[in-house]
Amino acid sequence: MKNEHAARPEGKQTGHGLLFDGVTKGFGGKVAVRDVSLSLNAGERVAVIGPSGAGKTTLLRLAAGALRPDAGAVTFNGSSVTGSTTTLAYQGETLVDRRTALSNVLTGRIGALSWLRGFIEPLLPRHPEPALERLGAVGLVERADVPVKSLSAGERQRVAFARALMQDTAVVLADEPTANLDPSSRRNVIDVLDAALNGELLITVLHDVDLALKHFDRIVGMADGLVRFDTPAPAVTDDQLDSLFAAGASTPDTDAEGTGTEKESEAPVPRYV
Ligand SMILES: Nc1ncnc2c1ncn2[C@@H]1O[C@H](COP(=O)(O)OP(=O)(O)OP(=O)(O)O)[C@@H](O)[C@H]1O
Repeated sequence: MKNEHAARPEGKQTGHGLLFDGVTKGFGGKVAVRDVSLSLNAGERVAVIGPSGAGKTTLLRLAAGALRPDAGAVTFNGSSVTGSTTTLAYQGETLVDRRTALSNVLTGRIGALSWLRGFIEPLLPRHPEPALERLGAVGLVERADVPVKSLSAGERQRVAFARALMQDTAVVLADEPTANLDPSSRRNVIDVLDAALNGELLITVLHDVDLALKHFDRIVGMADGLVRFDTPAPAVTDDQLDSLFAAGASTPDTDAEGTGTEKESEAPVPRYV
């Protein structure tokens, strides 16, 4: 990342990496994601941009295994995505305020365990080293014992990333991780996340288009549930952006394909951290 804009691998659908293959998802008659095919590979830094209601969060939740497609498939290395494949990093506000940064990061590990181990884990002695390592990766090891309510919004977001990284999954997802930050904290948080990653695929929904273009390699532009473009960041044009956000002004179609009554309860509960 960091403006290197490495040439992205061809979008050939090989079954490796994270693959959306003709994915459609609707909610009660409204199609949120429509026939999306994407091939995303390890190490890529992908920003998903687009107007409100474009389907960005739905795409991320499909990648997390939190939603099941009505049509098509989402796979990682050929198998259906599950919570052990992907981690969806919560926003910093979701941390437990009165607990220390270390304690919050330690709880991230619970999601990576079996349900039984996850149930008894809080009762067992904690081994803080992996959590301290993740806090070190986001530059906050010296703040490990500080209650998160005393941290800045940017620091909280970095703790949330450290917590997500505890799960050691190949795919890290983040939905608007910079939403409540000032511009300089936004850049800092994205840089820190980039530096903390170690070959994982990162997919981030971002409203801040400039941040996406400057700090990510690959930009997926969505509007009305469709992928309007999927382009290396330096190749994104003003015309593409204009028509992307103009498209968002129109109302998404209703259930044209007969897809999509809401069936979220069918999906296994993902490991949100
Ligand atoms: N659980 C749900 N139940 C009903 N409709 C939903 C649900 N989730 C999303 N939608 C609808 O699907 C469409 C896409 O929503 P989504 O949240 O994916 O868009 P988005 O691009 O992330 O929007 P925003 O930028 O405003 O967060 C919207 O019309 C939304 O109202």
